[in-house]
Amino acid sequence: MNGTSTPPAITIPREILSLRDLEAKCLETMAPMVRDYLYDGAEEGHTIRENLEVWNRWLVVPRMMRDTSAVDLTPRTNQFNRSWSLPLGIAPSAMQQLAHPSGEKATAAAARSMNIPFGLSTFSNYTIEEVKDSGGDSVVGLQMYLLQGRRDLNLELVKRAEAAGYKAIVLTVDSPVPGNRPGLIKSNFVMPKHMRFRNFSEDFGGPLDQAQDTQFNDPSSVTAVEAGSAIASEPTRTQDQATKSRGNQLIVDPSINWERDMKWLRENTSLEIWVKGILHPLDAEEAIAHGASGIMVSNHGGRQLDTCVSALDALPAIVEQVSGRVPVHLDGGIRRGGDIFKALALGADFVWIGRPVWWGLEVAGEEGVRWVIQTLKREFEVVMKLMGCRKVGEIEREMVIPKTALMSMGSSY
Ligand SMILES: Cc1cc2nc3c(=O)[nH]c(=O)nc-3n(C[C@H](O)[C@H](O)[C@H](O)COP(=O)(O)O)c2cc1C
Ligand SMILES: CC(C)CC(=O)C(=O)O
Repeated sequence: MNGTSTPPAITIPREILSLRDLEAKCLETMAPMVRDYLYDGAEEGHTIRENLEVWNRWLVVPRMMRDTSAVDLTPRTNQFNRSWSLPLGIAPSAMQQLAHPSGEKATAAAARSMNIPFGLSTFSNYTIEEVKDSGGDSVVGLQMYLLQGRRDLNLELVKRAEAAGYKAIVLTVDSPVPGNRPGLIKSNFVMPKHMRFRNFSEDFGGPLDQAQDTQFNDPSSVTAVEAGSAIASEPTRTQDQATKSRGNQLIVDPSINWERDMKWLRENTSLEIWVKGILHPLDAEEAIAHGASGIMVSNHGGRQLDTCVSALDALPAIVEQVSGRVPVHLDGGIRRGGDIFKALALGADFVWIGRPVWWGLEVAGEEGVRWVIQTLKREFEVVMKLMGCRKVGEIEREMVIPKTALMSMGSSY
């Protein structure tokens, strides 16, 4: 489908106006264990909160009387060799069947109908090929965790992504080990039995079992958990499953490093290689030096390292360092059209969302995800008009100002 066709009408209740309203609706039905997985942040959740609060520390300074009767929301430059309807994409998140039976297929179809890009997690519940069929040209990236001792499996995934027509491998570099995630442990998280990591032929246990098994030292105390609507009647984590997952488990390689692993990827694929999880300008430099086609500034939705810097605060120094050599994208805490505007003003070429997609999936599957995208699009369009910008290229750095600077400068911007 091309970007100009009209997506199907949406039937989300009229009283749901913002992503926050949708989130509240989602939480009425979401199973407690799924909620704990979705919301889980590292340790005390400071970074999760920071990811949401940082947007309000930047204020916008609008320009007037610029005839914004029509605005063009397409990104300043093509990304993944394509023009998109918005500078917004759907970030990879694992196990989307937890939120809706059609999982990643529904998300990819929604992305396609809105002409925005989608990244598929290594640990998806539908295959590389199934999701590509559903999302077409919108399915651009396969997110990759390099697996300990199993480069054979990684290579197979890379080759399948190439054959299916993906444009990029998105290497996640912020997760040499799973973060300390208390929510997972408290809820004894386990993927329900009817779901599988379908990119792998065997019934492997996933890396979150690893997190639980190492953080939860006494496996004999693993008990069943209460499961709500989406996974009601599913057997929950049992001693059997815990043991099985330990015996046959995919573990993210903790020895991942620039030299060996970027070289390995470059030698094994003709696809673009994007690096996801950069927060330091010198790591952006490393990524470029090792052949990255693009950089994703991200703290993994606050799920890995607590008290680490937000992507928005890390962005300006990275943009300066990269200085236009490769595109710089960002994710983390984007919930309003104005957030997209601020990220672009601070130098991002493109932004991605994670959790809001799950709110859409839980409430109305593909339609719910489309609603999320349409809502952000509508909000972004209004913000653009109010800011006096007719196209994305007119967003300027001076249009955002940190609250703290304003306090010391008075009104002398
Ligand atoms: C439930 C969930 C699962 C995720 N799974 C992955 C994953 O498999 N690979 C990955 O690189 N990032 C994963 N992420 C991180 C997202 O790609 C993204 O960085 C983050 O969600 C952005 O923040 P936001 O949720 O505030 O929008 C996951 C995030 C969530 C919430
Ligand atoms: C299967 C997990 C390791 C996916 C992930 O990255 C996450 O839950 O944040």
